[in-house]
Amino acid sequence: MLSITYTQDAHDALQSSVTPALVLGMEAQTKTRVVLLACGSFNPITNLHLRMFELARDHLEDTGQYRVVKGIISAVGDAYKKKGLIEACHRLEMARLSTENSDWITVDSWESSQPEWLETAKVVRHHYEELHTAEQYNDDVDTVKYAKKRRMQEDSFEGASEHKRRGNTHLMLLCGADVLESFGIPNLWKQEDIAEILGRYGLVCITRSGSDPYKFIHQSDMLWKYRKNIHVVHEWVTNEISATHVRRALRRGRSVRYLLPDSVVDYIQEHGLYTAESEQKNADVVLAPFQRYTSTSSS
Ligand SMILES: Nc1ncnc2c1ncn2[C@@H]1O[C@H](COP(=O)(O)OP(=O)(O)OP(=O)(O)O)[C@@H](O)[C@H]1O
Ligand SMILES: NC(=O)c1ccc[n+]([C@@H]2O[C@H](COP(=O)(O)O)[C@@H](O)[C@H]2O)c1
Repeated sequence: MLSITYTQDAHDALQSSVTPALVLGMEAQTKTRVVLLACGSFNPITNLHLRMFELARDHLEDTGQYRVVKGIISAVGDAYKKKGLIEACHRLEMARLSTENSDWITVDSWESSQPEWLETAKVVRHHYEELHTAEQYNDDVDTVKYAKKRRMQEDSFEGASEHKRRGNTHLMLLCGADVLESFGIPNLWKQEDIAEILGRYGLVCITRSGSDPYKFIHQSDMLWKYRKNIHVVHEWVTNEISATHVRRALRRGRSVRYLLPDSVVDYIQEHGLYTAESEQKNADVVLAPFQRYTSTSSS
């Protein structure tokens, strides 16, 4: 009979071969890769918009099931016609400036370059298709800087890139609780769009003060059905910075420094953005149903 003796030498050899890089590589193979997509006006982008990404990544990675590889900011186009919405070129440039130092959050101009307003489900679908086309051709889904860092950790583990080829990356919509609660406003979202976003992709929702996403999910049959695909992230350090507040402060000549990245504050000053006049933009536009919401209700 063959007997195996586990000697101290064998133990030491095994220990020395399990390097941190190997462990990271093995973990990378078992975790679901996630790309987070945030859609909104970003009029202008604030520190809280950026915090949403960091909070969501920490939350998802903390579950041990996910590895967040990329964040995408997608701003609505000018056709959204929301009151006070300034030109997409400025909103995009401010978003780009604010993510300059991030190695994983990016800005995408596809949505804002469309001539018509697009329902969010269509935007998510577009990015999902882009993601899977990239994976099919074995391109990096991650940003260049992030991919390089991660690859250094993973490459020592044979099989990690094979895992990537299998197209395992998920796309999830990232939003604040006000957007989740707006799902309950009659005629604002098509029911099939909500079903597609929640059922096919998934949602990460950051709490905002005054919102109760758990209660909202409980009270809505639709949301309850997809509750396992809704990741609620509780933000304990509540901060009510909103783009509306920032625009109001700017109109009144008040400082907005530390509410927005410095580069965005400088850009606003340089271009003289957000005046009493710009706030009146689209004020006389007859709003479509999707633009009428100011308060929330449950479905
Ligand atoms: N303080 C915040 N906490 C959590 N989520 C936020 C916060 N501010 C914005 N968001 C989320 O960021 C996304 C983009 O927001 P968007 O720019 O469309 O609206 P907003 O920041 O509320 O601006 P506005 O005040 O002009 O309506 C949305 O999902 C929104 O819920
Ligand atoms: N039916 C829809 O798909 C629908 C409705 C309302 C808002 N949205 C989106 O939600 C985001 C936030 O919109 P607001 O800035 O109006 O809060 C935007 O990206 C907008 O396009 C989508």
